[in-house]
Amino acid sequence: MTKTAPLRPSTASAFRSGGPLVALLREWLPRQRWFAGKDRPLTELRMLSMTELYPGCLHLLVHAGQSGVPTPGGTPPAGDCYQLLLGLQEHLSPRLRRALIGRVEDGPLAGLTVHDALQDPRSAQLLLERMRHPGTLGPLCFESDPSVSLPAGLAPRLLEAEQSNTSLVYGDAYILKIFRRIQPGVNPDLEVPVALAGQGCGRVPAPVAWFRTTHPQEATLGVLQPFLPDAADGWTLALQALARGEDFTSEAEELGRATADVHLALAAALPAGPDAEDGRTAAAMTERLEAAAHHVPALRPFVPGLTTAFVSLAVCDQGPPAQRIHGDLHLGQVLRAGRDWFVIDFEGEPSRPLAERRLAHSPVRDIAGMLRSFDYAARQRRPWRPEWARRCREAYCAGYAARAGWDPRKKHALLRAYETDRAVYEVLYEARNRPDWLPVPMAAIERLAVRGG
Ligand SMILES: Nc1ncnc2c1ncn2[C@@H]1O[C@H](COP(=O)(O)OP(=O)(O)O)[C@@H](O)[C@H]1O
Ligand SMILES: O=P(O)(O)O[C@H]1O[C@H](CO)[C@@H](O[C@H]2O[C@H](CO)[C@@H](O)[C@H](O)[C@H]2O)[C@H](O)[C@H]1O
Repeated sequence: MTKTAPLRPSTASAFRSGGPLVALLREWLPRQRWFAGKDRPLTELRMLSMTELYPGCLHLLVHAGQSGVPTPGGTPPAGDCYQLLLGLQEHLSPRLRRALIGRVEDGPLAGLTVHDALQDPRSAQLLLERMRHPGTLGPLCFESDPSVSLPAGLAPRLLEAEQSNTSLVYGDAYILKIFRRIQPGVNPDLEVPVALAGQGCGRVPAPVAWFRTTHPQEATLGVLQPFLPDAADGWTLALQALARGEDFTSEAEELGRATADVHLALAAALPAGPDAEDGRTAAAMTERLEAAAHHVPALRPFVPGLTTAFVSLAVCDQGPPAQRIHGDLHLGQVLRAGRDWFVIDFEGEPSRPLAERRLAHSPVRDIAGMLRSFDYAARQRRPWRPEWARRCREAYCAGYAARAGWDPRKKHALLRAYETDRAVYEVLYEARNRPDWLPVPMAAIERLAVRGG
């Protein structure tokens, strides 16, 4: 059912299924970087909610129906919900050419051009204005930290990074992340930083304002946080160090400390709740491996070797208790500002259901994610630098141990199983999103299957 508020009837009718605007969006949506279902055809586009944010700018939630072939991992979702902000104008300014979605050819809006409003500085400014004034608009609720007063008139710029979502930076003071693929429930990228701020954890920028929808279901739509203007992300810094032949161990050690700080604060801030894998971690890892091998034939010869890592997990010490974790920790998710590391993007692995990402997991999952990331970095240059990655791994684990009180290096079987599981995830991620990168996780798969670590 479509929720319309407040909207002229002519606009609403133009969005009916099969209408000319829907036809434009069907062409445009699958081409966006953040469109998650690129490997399956779009079978349907349906409006779930539509709100006029201000004249000429519509907020939409659309259902993108997709068909998919069932695999041993289950049947893929029948589609996803996406958040769109559309501008409607009679004449699109030439500087917005890149934002153009199309021109409506017939119906009540014939002659109007439609564009991605998030690429329009004027719309971005009005959106911040909206966030400065908490309240509701149709199904949309704008909320903020009452102790923070947001300044008016900050100049917006769109972040050009390759992203799963869309981010706008305002006056180098704040960054607004607008989630594109919307799943029901509180997004952990709001929930976790708010909880960590409550614990006084300074490693994560604390949200100052956010907006959500109540229709068709409760869901987080966007989060505004302080922007760290002079920060560089860990991936860029690691590649720089490699290019200059520099050591990265003191950064890696500090990063290990930062990870442990965040884990300790998370354990204190959020109740662990049920364990995502409910005592069947090895079985769940084996199922993920089988599902990935179904999609990526190159994995198949390694399945027996990799499975031994999961079998050993079933009989080894289970390690630290499950708790809320980051869920997709890698060098691109950490920012260094001055001498400090900050952690961002608590959404977890984008392909997992949001409800599952909010359950408790072993903190070793995050550690393994970062260890894999050192390997990714070391493989960006030829000849590749396994020694560089090995030293970073050692230093990272040493830093983690110094803060957390237990040493990941002493949990060899556990680490091997989680690294294997992460490498399997990466194989699937790269096969779907960046096939040219597939050799990077495949090299790790070979090492883990043949040599066991
Ligand atoms: N608080 C921040 N300060 C500075 N830069 C940030 C901040 N948050 C995010 N960024 C930048 O935005 C990029 C994308 O943010 P991220 O949360 O990872 O988005 P996505 O989920 O879309 O990948 C990061 O790689 C980083 O460069
Ligand atoms: O940052 P996202 O939440 O979008 O994470 C996804 O994309 C990442 C790539 O952008 C991907 O990370 C993989 O590649 C990184 C280098 O680009 C590397 O540092 C990571 O270790 C590696 O996993 C991530 O897996 C995916 O979820």
